[in-house]
Order: sequence, then structure tokens, then C-alpha cells
Amino acid sequence: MDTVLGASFAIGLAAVSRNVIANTYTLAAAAFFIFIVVRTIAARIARPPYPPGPSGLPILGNTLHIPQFRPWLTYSEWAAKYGDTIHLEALGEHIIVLNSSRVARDLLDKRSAIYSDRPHFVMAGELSGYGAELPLQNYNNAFRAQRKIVAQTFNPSMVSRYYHIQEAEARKLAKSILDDPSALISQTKFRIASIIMRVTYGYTVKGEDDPMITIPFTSMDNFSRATEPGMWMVDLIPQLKYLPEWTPGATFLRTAKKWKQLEWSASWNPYRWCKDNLETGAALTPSLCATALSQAGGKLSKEDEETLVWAASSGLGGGLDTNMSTIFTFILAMLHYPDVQAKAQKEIDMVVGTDRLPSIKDRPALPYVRSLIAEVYRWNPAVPLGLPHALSQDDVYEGMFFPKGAVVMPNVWHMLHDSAVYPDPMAFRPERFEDSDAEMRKVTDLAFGFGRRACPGYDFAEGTVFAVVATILATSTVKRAVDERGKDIMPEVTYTSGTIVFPENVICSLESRSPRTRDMLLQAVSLA
Ligand code: HEM
Repeated sequence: MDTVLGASFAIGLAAVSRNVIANTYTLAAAAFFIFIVVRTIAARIARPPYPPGPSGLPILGNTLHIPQFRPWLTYSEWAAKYGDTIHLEALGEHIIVLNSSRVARDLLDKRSAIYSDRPHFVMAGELSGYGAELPLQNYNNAFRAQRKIVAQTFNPSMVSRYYHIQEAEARKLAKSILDDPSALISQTKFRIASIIMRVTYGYTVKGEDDPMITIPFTSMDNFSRATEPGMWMVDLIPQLKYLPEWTPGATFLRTAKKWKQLEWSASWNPYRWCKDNLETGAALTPSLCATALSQAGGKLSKEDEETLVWAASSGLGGGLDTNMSTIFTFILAMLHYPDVQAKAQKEIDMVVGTDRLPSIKDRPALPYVRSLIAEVYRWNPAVPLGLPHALSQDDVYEGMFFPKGAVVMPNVWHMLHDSAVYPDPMAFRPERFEDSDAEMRKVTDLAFGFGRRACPGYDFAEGTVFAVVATILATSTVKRAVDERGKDIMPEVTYTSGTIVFPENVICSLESRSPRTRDMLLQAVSLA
């Protein structure tokens, strides 16, 4: 009996203590939950509010609000409702859109010490190998070392050494479009790539199917796919990167591996060619790679060699599509605004004369052509939302809280279409600058990015764009192409979506301005 009582007592005691333990856990969990809620609310009360923006759904936040197609237009519309600074939150990621040049300057330029990081792309940056390249590189020592090399090669005092290369390719481009207008896109790509390969590796491209450019082209296409927003689940759930490659559904891992190998070849092949051909003299100087290698006597530490490889390969990545987009926008503008074209041609004829082709050194004497180019950058900037920056520590600006890690996107398109600054912003009007270089510079200061991440190829790009625009205007007139029924084709002013945008369906024909301009062009091409 005692044993039974004792056993029942023991069982009862055990039950009571299990209950007490269970209750204690429940209480502890509840207390912890309340602590987290109170702490979050307290933190929210203690810190200033986020900038205004559309209110989000629980958990998803603004995920469904984020525009995928030509997002700069939606953000531009939102500017009327939310103002210069818009806050969005998607699955815990904070996005800040800047809609005014004043705010972009205050943050991205003046506070660039903390606004110069890049967002983390798992698929593109980590898995596919593009994170080593300057445009995606985090704001760290590797970034500084690469950026120094690129800046040294393309700084304003260096760029005149490349003028003859830019002019020669511009002449070849004008002649090939004159001969075959349907080659506009392929020839522009080929000629711009030829300029960049020459000044980066001292390499002379052999033809449109030269693997030294076709491999980087494929790699750049892969890059666009790897950075496509919302395309890769692993960017939302980074832990997926730890899946074994054979896991069903993990094809992205195999794709990334292939892309990484190709990116590796795209970057190392031209570098190795340059290194192997320094002594033969085939790798020409001055050029980013050949000059750096010869200054180092052909011998670099492993770390310095990697820095050079990735710095060099950022030239095509940064310069190809941006230049192409700008040239196509110029063509589109000339089709829609023939009076602007005629006025620019008249200026070239008056200043340069009709006995020689314009050179990049003529730029200072051609204010209308400079204004026309500035208007191209303003009318339809190649990178309408800039490249996203990321914030490396918490910040407070005009009473608003910007959290560490936030992605900061300057809506350059909106800034350049602010009717208070640029009346009738959709019209192409170089006259709006009144020949003032300071006013033109306000445009390029936005179109080429901000602070410590601003485009290091700016001065060089200005040379290429000027050489192409001035050569085409001096020798030819951009006209509408004609379809098979003899009807003029006028491409609409519509653009693709994406980080770097292109006019859709750009098509034109070129007509020699005179037999004399045609002869001069042929002669320039045969000498080049
Ligand atoms: C019309 C031509 C060009 C335009 C409109 C343009 C525009 C831009 C823009 C908007 C950025 C982002 C800046 C930022 O993050 O705030 C950028 C970055 C960059 N550009 Fe350009 N660019 C052009 C030509 C070039 C050329 C010719 C090169 C090289 C030879 C180049 C190399 C780069 C590089 C390496 C970066 C990344 C810089 C970094 O992340 O620190 N760009 N460019």
C-alpha cells in the first residue's frame, strides 16, 4: 500500500514538475517574444522613420509593388506622391530610391564614404564569379586597388593618347554603316569593343568572330541574366547555395559553374595574351594591361596579377553597352530632329571646314556638338537608374532613417526629366544648355554616376562618343531607312528595360553629304 501510495505520489510529483517545467518554458518563450516586440517597437520609436513609400503587406512588404519593367518611370510617377526619397522593403531588404539630384549629391557624393558599397548578388556575384569585377566589387581594398588602375589609365591627362584609336574606329564605323545600314548594331558593337580591347590589352581585334571578343560578349549576356531581378531564388534564399549540385531543382548551381568558367576565360585569356606578347611587341602600349605589366617588368605577385586581370576586364563590362546605347540614342535623335542635325553639321563645316575630318581635339571649338551630346545623355540616359549603391552603416538624413545594407538607387532618368530644371523634358533641344559647359556637366555628373563609384571611364567615353558623332555628322546625314515597299521607317522613341537600356528597333540609313566627304572618309579608313 505504502509502495502504491509512494508510487502515486512520485507520479503526481513528476506530473506537477513536468507542468511547472512546461509552464516555465511557455512563460520564458512568451517573455522572450514580448521582449523582441517591445525592443522592435522601442527601436522604431527611438529612431527616425524610414522615408515615405507605399505601405507594405505583412511579411512580403513591398515585394509586389516593386516594378519590374522600366522601373524608373514608376518611381518617377511615385515622386509626385512620396517625394525625393522613397522607401521600399522586400522580404527584409530595404531599398531607397532617390528622385532628386540634390539628395543624390548630398548622400552619394558628400557621404560617399558610407554610400559606396554594392548590393550583394548571390547568383551573379558569389556563384557566377562576377563579384570579382569592379562594378560589383564591394567597397574594400580589392575595389580600391582595381579602381586605381582603371582611373590611372583613363584619367583626363591620359585620354588624349587614345584619340587616334577612337578616331580610326569612328571612321571605320561611319563607313561601314554608310555601306550597309543594316550593320548598324553589329558594327557599333564590333568597333566599340575594338577600341576597348586596344586600350585595355593592347590587342587589335581581328574580326567580328574573334574569340577574344565573342567570349566576353557571351559572358556579358550571362551577366545580364545573372543579375535579372527576381530571376534567381538563391538571391532571396541564400542558403540554397549550399545544396549539392545534383539536388533536383539545383540546376542554377550548374549554370553558375558554367558561367563562372566562361567569365574566367573572358578575363584571363586576353590578359595571358597580353603577358605573352609583351616582348614580341604585339601587345601595344599605352594600354591598361601592357603598360602595367611592362612597368612591373612582366612580373607581378599573385595578388597584383588578379587585381590587374579584374580591373582590365571591367573595361568591356563598363564601356561596351553604355557606349552603344549612347550612340543609338544619338541616331534616334537625329532621325526625329533633323533641324538639330543640320545645325550641328553647319557648326562643323564652319569650324573644321570641309577639307578634313573633325578630330577629338576640335571638341572645345564645337559648343553645339557638345550640347547635342549632353542632350543625348539627358534625353535618354544609358543607365536610367544608375548602378545601385549600398549603404555600409546606418544613416539619418533630413529626419529619415536609412538602415545599413539598404540598396540605394538614384533615379537618374527622373532627375534629367525634371521639368523645373529642364522645361519640356521629352523634347530633344541642345539649345537648353545655351552653350554652357557648366550646364552640360550637370547632366554628365548624373548620367555617369556618383561619388567614389562614379564612372572611371568618363573622360575616355566622352572621346569615343565625340569621335563617332562628329565623324558621322561631318561625312553623312542620318536618314530614315526605307522598307521593301519604299515607305520610310521611323523608329519610335521607346526603350528596352534593364540596367543598361537601348532604343528598341533602331534602324536608319546614312547618306554621304558630298562626294568630297565620302572621299575623305575612304581615305581616313584606308590610312587607319
Ligand atoms: C557613354 C558611356 C558610359 C556611360 C554612360 C557610363 C555610365 C556609368 C555609370 C552610370 C556607372 C555607375 C556609377 C555609380 O555606381 O554611381 C558606371 C560605372 C563604371 N563604368 Fe562607366 N559609363 C560609360 C563608359 C565607360 C567606359 C568607356 C568605361 C571603361 C573604359 C567604363 C567603366 C566603368 C566601370 C569600371 C564602372 C564601375 C565603377 C565602380 O563600380 O566603381 N564606363 N559607368
